Amino acid sequence: MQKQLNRILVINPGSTSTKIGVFDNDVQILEKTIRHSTEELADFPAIIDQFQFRKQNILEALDEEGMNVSKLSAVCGRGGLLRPIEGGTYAVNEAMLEDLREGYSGQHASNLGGIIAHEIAEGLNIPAFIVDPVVVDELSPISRISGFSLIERKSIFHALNQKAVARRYAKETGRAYKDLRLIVTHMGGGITVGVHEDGKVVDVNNGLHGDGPFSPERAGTVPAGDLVELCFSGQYYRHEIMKKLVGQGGLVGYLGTNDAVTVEKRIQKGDKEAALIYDAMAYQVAREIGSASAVLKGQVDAIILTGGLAYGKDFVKAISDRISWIADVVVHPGENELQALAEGASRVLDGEEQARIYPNG
Ligand SMILES: Nc1ncnc2c1ncn2[C@@H]1O[C@H](COP(=O)(O)OP(=O)(O)OP(=O)(O)O)[C@@H](O)[C@H]1O
Ligand SMILES: CCCC(=O)O
Repeated sequence: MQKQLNRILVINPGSTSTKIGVFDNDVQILEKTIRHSTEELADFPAIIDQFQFRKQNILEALDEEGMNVSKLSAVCGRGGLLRPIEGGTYAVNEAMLEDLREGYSGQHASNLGGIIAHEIAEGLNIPAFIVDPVVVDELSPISRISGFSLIERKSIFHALNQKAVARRYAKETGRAYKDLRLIVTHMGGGITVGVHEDGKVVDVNNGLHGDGPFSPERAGTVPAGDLVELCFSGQYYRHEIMKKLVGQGGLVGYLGTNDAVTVEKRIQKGDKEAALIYDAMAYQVAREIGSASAVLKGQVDAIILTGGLAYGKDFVKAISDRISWIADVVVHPGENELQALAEGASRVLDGEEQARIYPNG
């Protein structure tokens, strides 16, 4: 029997960009990346305030490409900082929208994915979904221990892309994902290094909230005592400190841009400060990978480098030089997120899977 044709719009709001795709079942017919500069995003006090701006950008991009939205069967967004849940495809419901708008587990660009998907789908009377949101939680009990009894480590990471590239690597090497021991390093506006063991991400740095390497927009781990002093110095409001850690941390804080391509150009022109900071970012990523390899007792099938920063050849080399002794380094620049979103929605539309229901408060 012939499979019914489902046209799916997928939306992936990242910290520095909004990526969209249109798929006929799992075949991509359109892909577009809308980049957002630091200056553009600085106009919005909170990420949720970017809703109209990003939605308008998406509708304009579809219009420019001559895409007739009335032909869509579903809209699927990247899911955000919800309550900790299992991986899978979830139907967008009121409880989810409330948590996304409120930022139940914090503010993140992907909170906009479900909200924008719902908004576009509602107007067309079609379903809206999210897939593998950033709160997918498969941490081992030992990795939850932070060392400070009042605070537990949390699983907030690029679950969608990490799972997608890990499965792709498994397919390419003819092995089952659940049999592999991988370190998957997503390097985008944020950077997360996941330890994949038995098909689960048993340890990962919380890339959003002060854990792990710094990134184009995040400060990563900072000295806790000094941070406490700064918080109580009377110099800053809470939201100002948060913004310095997330959004205006990392490259933005040091060099005023979230764009690694701009940083590379500055380095080529002899900017020594840019060279030091860029190398420090690679150094911190390598150090995190080293610590992830200890979780796997050194038995690592592969280290996968992915995300936008993996396009940077010098950056990848600076990391690889420090960690290639651990295991093979496989580079998948960019991400598989659009495809993963489309496949997640397709599985539900084709009846292979039931959409999961996001729990009510
Ligand atoms: N060709 C390239 N060379 C080097 N860096 C690049 C290249 N292309 C993109 N980047 C950098 O990758 C970063 C953005 O990566 P990506 O698009 O994966 O992030 P995002 O989707 O906005 O955020 P996140 O992945 O954290 O959700 C930016 O710093 C961008 O400058
Ligand atoms: C996806 C969570 C990590 C980040 O955005 O930095």
